[in-house]
Amino acid sequence: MLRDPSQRYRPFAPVNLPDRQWPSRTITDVPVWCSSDLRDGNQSLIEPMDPEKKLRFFQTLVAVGVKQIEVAFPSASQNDFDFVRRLIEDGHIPDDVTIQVLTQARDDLIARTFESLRGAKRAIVHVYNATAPSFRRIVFKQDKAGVKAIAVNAAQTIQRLAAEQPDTEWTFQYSPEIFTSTELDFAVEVCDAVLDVWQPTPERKVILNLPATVEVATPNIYADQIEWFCRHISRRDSVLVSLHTHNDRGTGVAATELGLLAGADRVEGCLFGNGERTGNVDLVTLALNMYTQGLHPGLDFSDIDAVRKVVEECNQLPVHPRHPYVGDLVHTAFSGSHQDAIRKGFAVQSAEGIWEVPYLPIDPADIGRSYEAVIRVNSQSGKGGIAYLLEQEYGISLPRRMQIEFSQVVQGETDRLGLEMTARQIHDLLDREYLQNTSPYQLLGHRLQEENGTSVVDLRVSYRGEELHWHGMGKGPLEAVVAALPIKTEIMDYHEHAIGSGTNAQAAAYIELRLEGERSLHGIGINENITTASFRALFSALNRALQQADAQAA
Ligand SMILES: CC(=O)SCCNC(=O)CCNC(=O)[C@H](O)C(C)(C)COP(=O)(O)OP(=O)(O)OC[C@H]1O[C@@H](n2cnc3c(N)ncnc32)[C@H](O)[C@@H]1OP(=O)(O)O
Ligand SMILES: CC(C)C(=O)C(=O)O
Repeated sequence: MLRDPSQRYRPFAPVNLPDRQWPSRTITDVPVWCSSDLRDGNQSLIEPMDPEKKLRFFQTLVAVGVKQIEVAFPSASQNDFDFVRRLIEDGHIPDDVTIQVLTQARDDLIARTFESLRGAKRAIVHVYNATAPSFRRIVFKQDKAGVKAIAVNAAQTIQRLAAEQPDTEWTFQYSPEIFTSTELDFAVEVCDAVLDVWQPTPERKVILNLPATVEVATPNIYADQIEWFCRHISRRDSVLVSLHTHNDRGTGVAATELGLLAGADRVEGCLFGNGERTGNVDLVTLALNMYTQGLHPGLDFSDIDAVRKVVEECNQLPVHPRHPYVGDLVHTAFSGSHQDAIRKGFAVQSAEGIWEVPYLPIDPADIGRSYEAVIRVNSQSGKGGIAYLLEQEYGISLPRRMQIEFSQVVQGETDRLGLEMTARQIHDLLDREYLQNTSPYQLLGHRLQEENGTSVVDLRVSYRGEELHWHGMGKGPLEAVVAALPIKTEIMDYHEHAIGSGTNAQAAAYIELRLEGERSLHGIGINENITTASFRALFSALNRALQQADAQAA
């Protein structure tokens, strides 16, 4: 890298628009969406889609609810041409969907484009030529008048060829390429000249598409450019101002959102942000950003993973695990404080109320995601996440102090493994540490009698291969067991709850127990019978306490 990058790179000049309005607006209307996946997306793939993939993608876009779909650059190749023919001839285009095709501003290519559209009910013919200074100088070797003439000539050719196919309902679209690098007054001059040819009306609008072909400035500058353009273009009421942003600086979504605030009516982009270089703007993120502001985008991503599958298979490119809304990890919290807040959020969240779960900007269920992935446990996790997984997956609600104790057990394991632990692995650990903890004492059986408010218990216990018989009496069953033990213990806390319901219901009991002079430890018992569950919990706690005392003595 250069010590002084200003020797090679210039800062982008701001737009002189002191009374700009867009910063104090909010997005209240949904734009017209146009997918460019089958054109801009397709032209940037390592392997462009074959016709079957294109058709599958087209049908997915239709199912999602996209009403304008740029399906090809028909003059580019026979495949693109044939695909347009197939859509038309085989009746793949629903009545409420309009296909769009792109052409350079060259008569031969425009003619071929119209040929591809013969018999279409409706179509958008999209023509572009570069208007930016470097393109005028380097690519076209033309001055401003020459470049404007290219656009005007193409507009005339399009007008003429459309008139020759009067059964099709035509919409015309013009893009001054690299609008963002074109002098604003010149962009307006060229677009006005194109409008002079096409003579749009409020009933028959023309689309003026203003591409950030390459993203070269901060999104506020794009917004200024769009607002400036909207104020200066003639026949504003007869024009749909369309945005077409790329993501070179990583701000394609921001630029588009600000462009909408600045007055645009329409957005072109690709699903999950495929497209040239760093991609076209991601239509899914834009749509779901609106959704999470309470504005239905008119696109349906209720099963976002099904859409992703088609897009990944057709593009042969993976969607990043951190990609907004759809990535594998974007609804997942590993870190303890996030998990704690999410768990508390779920606990107070009602089915109908405003969504208010910390760290989750969208309810994953709204886009077809389960809650399973929301909390995952590794060495960064705390008690909340562990407790959440046990609750969600196994119906086990650890009491608060036991959550703290068990999270240290899990922490030891994740540190040792250096890996994530699944809900099942956590449950196995709980099982090993607590439920199957039968050393040194294993409860083999018990008989309980209740008489006049007194509990009398007989216990059959295995101790190092030997069967022991203990007898105790107390005001309740647990007090009777404590009285039967040969070791002095104290029960500090007790909880119980049902797991499941009906005939399959089980009882879970949790006991916090202290040996004389030691710190208290927990045990769990699970059984169909609540008394058995509580006795097992007591033995589980006793064994853990004795193991800890042994470990400290060693
Ligand atoms: C920003 C974008 O994404 S724009 C869309 C880009 N997509 C594509 O290009 C994919 C499809 N394109 C193609 O397959 C080919 O470009 C074709 C078949 C359309 C044309 O191929 P070719 O005839 O070989 O021309 P090529 O694309 O190389 O263009 C070069 C010529 O067209 C001119 N040209 C380029 N763009 C345009 C335009 N939009 N309007 C008018 N002329 C143009 C160039 O100045 C150059 O002219 P020159 O030969 O007189 O110097
Ligand atoms: C054809 C135009 C709209 C384009 O794809 C771009 O400028 O990125």
